[in-house]
This record gives sequence, C-alpha cells and structure tokens, in this order.
Amino acid sequence: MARKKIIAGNWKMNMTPSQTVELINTLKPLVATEDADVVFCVPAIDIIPALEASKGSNIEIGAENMYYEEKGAYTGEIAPDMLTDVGVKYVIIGHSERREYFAETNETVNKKVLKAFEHGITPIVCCGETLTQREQGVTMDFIRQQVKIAFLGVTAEQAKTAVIAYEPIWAIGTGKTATTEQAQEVCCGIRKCIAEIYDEATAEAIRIQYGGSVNDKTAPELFAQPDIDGGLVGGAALKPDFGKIVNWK
Ligand SMILES: O=C[C@H](O)COP(=O)(O)O
Repeated sequence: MARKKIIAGNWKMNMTPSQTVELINTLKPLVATEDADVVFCVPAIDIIPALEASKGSNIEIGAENMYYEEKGAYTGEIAPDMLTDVGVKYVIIGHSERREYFAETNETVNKKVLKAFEHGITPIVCCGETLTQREQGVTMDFIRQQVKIAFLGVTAEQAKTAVIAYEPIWAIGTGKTATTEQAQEVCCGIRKCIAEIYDEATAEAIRIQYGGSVNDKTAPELFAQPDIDGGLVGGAALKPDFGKIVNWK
C-alpha cells in the first residue's frame, strides 16, 4: 500500500493574522495537488483567519501545540476542544523548540499525543537528535526512546493514522539538511521501531516526515526515499517556494 505524502509547514512564531491571510492567498494556488496532504501549522491566533482564508482549497490547518488537559486554570494554553471546535485536524507535538524552551518532556509529549487521539486530532509527533548525540553514535537509541514513550498507550489503529516528524536538531533553521542517506536511515529506523511496538501493518501505514532546512532543491531527493513520507518545513514554508516543495515530483 502506497502511503500518501504529507507535507506540512510549521510557521513557528511568524505571521500576524493579516499576514496569514495574505500568505495563504499567495500559496493557495501554488500548493494545489491531489498527490499529497498539505497542512499549514500556524500560531494559535492565526488559526481562525487561516481556516477562513484556506476555505475551498486543499490546505488543512494545524496547530503548533496543544495542552493535555480538557479545560481549567492553565493560563495561556489551548485545549483540544478549542481546536476541534473550529476544524483543526492536526497538531504538532513535541517539537524540539517546545522541548528546549518550554520544558516539554517525553512524558508530556505522550500525554498530548493521547489527548489528541482522544479528540480525533492527528498528532505530528516530533523527534530528533542533537549534534552531540549524533557524534556520540546514539542517534537511534535516543530517537527510539522518544518514539516509544510518545506512543505509550496508543493503540495500533490510532498509531496507523499518526505522523512522526524526524527532525535532527542540528539541521533545524541552520541551512544544514541531513543527507538523504542520513534522513532515510533514521526514518527507516523509526519505522522498524513502530513495527516492534505494534506490527508490520502499523509500521507500513504510519507516515514519517523529515524536517530540517528542507527547501525546494533538497525536497525531491528526500521525498523520493522509501521511508520518507513528506516533510515538516519551517522557513521555506513561508515563501512561494513552498509550492515547489509540495509539488516536488
Ligand atoms: O518544524 C520544522 C522544523 O523545525 C524545520 O525548520 P526549518 O525548515 O526552518 O529548518
């Protein structure tokens, strides 16, 4: 069974609501395709204008984060119901920037992943090693731990619909893309890890993205790899070139 590619933009903390509308109007015709799922993960305040602006297009809107409680005294957080109420289908969980600057751990990532599934939101679960870990030769050990904890308590049926984003931290926003071989090797390792946790059918179904300085030049070779099912794109998702990344073939 061929997996449909999923190409997502992670806008991070960029774009005001009015800039959001402008950017989506520019990108809408450029990202039109039936070959891939196209997702724009945007800051919370941009979600509603993004949904409005993308109406009638193939663009799905995702959130960049979500809390794992239903509601209550959690100042500044966004509840899953708030996302589903307006039509959000995806949420990025455990991005390395959330782990580094906002103290997210494998355990909070797991709670958020479970909560996302409970609400029918597809989590894009991020993992990835630091440069030191790569140099120490522990890349796969580290990532396997991240993935195993993130998926604790997740059923095989749920896992089949999940998205994992492999993002080597040293390649994020640095202009240093992992080589195609490095990216394929880790994505293949993640798929094997999913097969160990669940079974071959789940491993075959789950979609694994690569992220880290993806651009329109590197995307075609990366996305042609057998275990790379698309990308999670930061900087290049804010430019018209994102259209070329989406239509990489
Ligand atoms: O989530 C996206 C990644 O952090 C990649 O960002 P980048 O494409 O700007 O390196």
